[in-house]
Amino acid sequence: MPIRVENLRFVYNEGTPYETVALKDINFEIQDKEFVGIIGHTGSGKSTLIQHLNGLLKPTSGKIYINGIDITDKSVSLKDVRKEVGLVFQYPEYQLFEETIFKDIAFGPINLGLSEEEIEERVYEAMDIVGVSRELADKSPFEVSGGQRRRIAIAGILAMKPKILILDEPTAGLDPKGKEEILNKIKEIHDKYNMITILVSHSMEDIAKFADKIIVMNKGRIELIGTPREVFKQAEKLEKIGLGVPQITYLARELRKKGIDVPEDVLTVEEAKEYIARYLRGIKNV
Ligand SMILES: Nc1ncnc2c1ncn2[C@@H]1O[C@H](COP(=O)(O)OP(=O)(O)OP(=O)(O)O)[C@@H](O)[C@H]1O
Repeated sequence: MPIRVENLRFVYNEGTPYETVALKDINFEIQDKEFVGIIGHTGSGKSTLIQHLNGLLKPTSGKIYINGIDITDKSVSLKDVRKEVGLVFQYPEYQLFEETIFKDIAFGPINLGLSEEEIEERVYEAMDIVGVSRELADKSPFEVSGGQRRRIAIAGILAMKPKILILDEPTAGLDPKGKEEILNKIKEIHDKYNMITILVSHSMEDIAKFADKIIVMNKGRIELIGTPREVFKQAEKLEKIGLGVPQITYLARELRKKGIDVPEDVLTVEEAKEYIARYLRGIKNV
């Protein structure tokens, strides 16, 4: 199993009551090539969870296996773990600090001790992947737009060639167009390189679009886990924790009330259209 989390508990401050413990004995698995969405309210434990997956935080108790290796074991080098697991933080562009875009993207590969030739190759490849023109390499990262800066920060992680890519709210603070572009880019990277991709988001819409699996967090626990269809079928449970389902699921529910047979687990407008067209053909034939 590429990722297996067993009974993961994490307490920020010793002695806090169990109800306020950040992660409460969490278990899940992620398979090769999966695109996983993690969703939950502020404070539900999403960031705490992903920081465990690249060894940034150590569990209070429990185990985390990455490709069969228990990364909570003291003998495992965190440098090796971070080579495998790339973590893009929230607002990663705030961490850009070098004079040029090239140097910023090269920072990780330099730390890996790669040759100059290999570093250059990786930097330009990463720029191509995220869609930042190579001509910008010698410019300052502060001369380009916010959306571009975020792509540059993501390129810095991709240049390390991780097998697992984790992104914490990669669309936060971007306008709708910027959000869509970044999401589509992430999906494109996932499909091209087949890396496990874990996307933390507040938006059901964003996650519904691409995820193979959704993990719904609530108060430090996994409330639901499954395919988008499995999860959105549990609309009531999601509503109870104040999350709701994608708009299309609500629309399907309203259509069903009107006697139009749209299943409760439709995921896209295209699918819904198909069911409505079928219904209309049925009326015509009566
Ligand atoms: N450095 C810290 N010290 C103490 N408690 C913390 C710390 N970071 C997070 N917490 C607490 O741990 C819990 C989980 O927080 P976490 O940041 O993982 O949630 P989240 O779901 O990622 O939230 P957000 O969507 O706002 O990023 C919350 O109760 C939070 O207050």
